[in-house]
Amino acid sequence: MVSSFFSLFTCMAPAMEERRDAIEEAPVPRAESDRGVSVAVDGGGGSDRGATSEQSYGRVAVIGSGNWGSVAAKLIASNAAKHPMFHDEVRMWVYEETLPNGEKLSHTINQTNENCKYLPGIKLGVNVVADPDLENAVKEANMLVFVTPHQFVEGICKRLVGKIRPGAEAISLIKGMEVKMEGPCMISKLISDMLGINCCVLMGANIANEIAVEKFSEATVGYRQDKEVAQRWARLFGTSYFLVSVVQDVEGVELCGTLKNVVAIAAGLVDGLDMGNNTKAAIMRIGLREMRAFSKLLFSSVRDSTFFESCGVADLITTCLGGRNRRVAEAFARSGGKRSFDELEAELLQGQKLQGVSTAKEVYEVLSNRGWQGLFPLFTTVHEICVGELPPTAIVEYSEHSPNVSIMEGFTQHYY
Ligand SMILES: NC(=O)C1=CN([C@@H]2O[C@H](COP(=O)(O)OP(=O)(O)OC[C@H]3O[C@@H](n4cnc5c(N)ncnc54)[C@H](O)[C@@H]3O)[C@@H](O)[C@H]2O)C=CC1
Ligand SMILES: O=C(CO)COP(=O)(O)O
Repeated sequence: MVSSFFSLFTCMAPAMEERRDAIEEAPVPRAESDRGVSVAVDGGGGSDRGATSEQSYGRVAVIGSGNWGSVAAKLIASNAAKHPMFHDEVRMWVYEETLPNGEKLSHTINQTNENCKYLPGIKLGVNVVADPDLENAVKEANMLVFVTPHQFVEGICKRLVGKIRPGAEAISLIKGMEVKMEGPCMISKLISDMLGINCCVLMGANIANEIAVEKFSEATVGYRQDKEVAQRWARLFGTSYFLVSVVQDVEGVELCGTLKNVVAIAAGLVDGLDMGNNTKAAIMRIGLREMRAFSKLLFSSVRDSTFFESCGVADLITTCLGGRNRRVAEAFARSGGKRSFDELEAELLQGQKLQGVSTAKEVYEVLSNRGWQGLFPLFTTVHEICVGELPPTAIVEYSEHSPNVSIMEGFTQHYY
């Protein structure tokens, strides 16, 4: 199954130079990687593996150990164990908690090689070391993988200032954004600015539990300048069942991953109202248009082609069909809006976190600061439903925000 998928994708993609590069570079079987693809990792070290120079090692710390964080650690660990360009050990920072049996989560992960709370039943790889001490987890790493719910990133970065290795590179798997006084700030930029390091992003149609059991999926790495760095990340994550492409569009990739969570809330509301597939497809289409328009208004560099990568339409589809945001929003609509998202999140997700509700709020702040609500009726309505200003049924009504036709005409030409 995996190999037929793989050949299908390699056949379909050759027109796209970047994707072809990534396919050649990323999911490398053992034999190929051992032939020695020369991807240098700056300033590695602290290892005594073989005769290879210390400078050639990528030493990885995964910052986060939730559902996706644990699967990311598993993917990375399988490659780190195989490829000489990476140090074997993968440190995974665990936000420590005490389990019902009184044991610490990090201790249990190290004893059983499983994250019994966020990814039960899946072995992470014996080279994954859970570490509850953030500073210790990152101190030797020169490849930092950020994968926590977005609301915690700023606090984590504050603790990391001055604590990371010079020359370290980062990648963010985090879907979300922050809104500052100066305006919206993507999470990769927050990491870059606070830590003074380059930060790529990896987003895609990546429901973690499916990747955990090695069902085929794709992902997109977005990079700013340095394609070699992006390909090194693709190599770190890519496997035969996880096909990673690289594109030079950090903001486009990150905004796709961020904004689709708002559309997923809308899709869940539609499910909870039993509106059927046509309505849900309409919501996804309108949502995709708003995603693209919002992204291009914020960053004129965002490419249309990015929306056709895994991070774009594919992630939108999978999240609207099978994600946590969709699920909790469905329950919210079934309660007639009487139960809160916070309450339903705690009950249904057992410690996992929704990103869509807070992202809808952050997007709404941007829209209201700039007077754009009328241009983004779906995004606006989702937020107003989440905070109880509108009933769940408003998702298919739009009465409050029927777009102003004359504004829309000009806007449509430019952005839709
Ligand atoms: N789960 C999935 O299928 C996917 C998730 N993502 C994204 O990955 C990011 C991380 O999500 P998951 O790994 O799924 O996490 P999760 O939602 O499964 O788990 C929540 C995590 O937050 C931690 N946490 C709780 N309080 C904290 C605090 N005060 N400070 C720091 N950490 C705290 C918990 O220990 C736990 O590790 C999110 O942005 C999400 O959108 C992206 C693709 C797939
Ligand atoms: O981002 C995801 C899939 O790519 C997961 O979405 P949810 O957080 O809605 O489960």
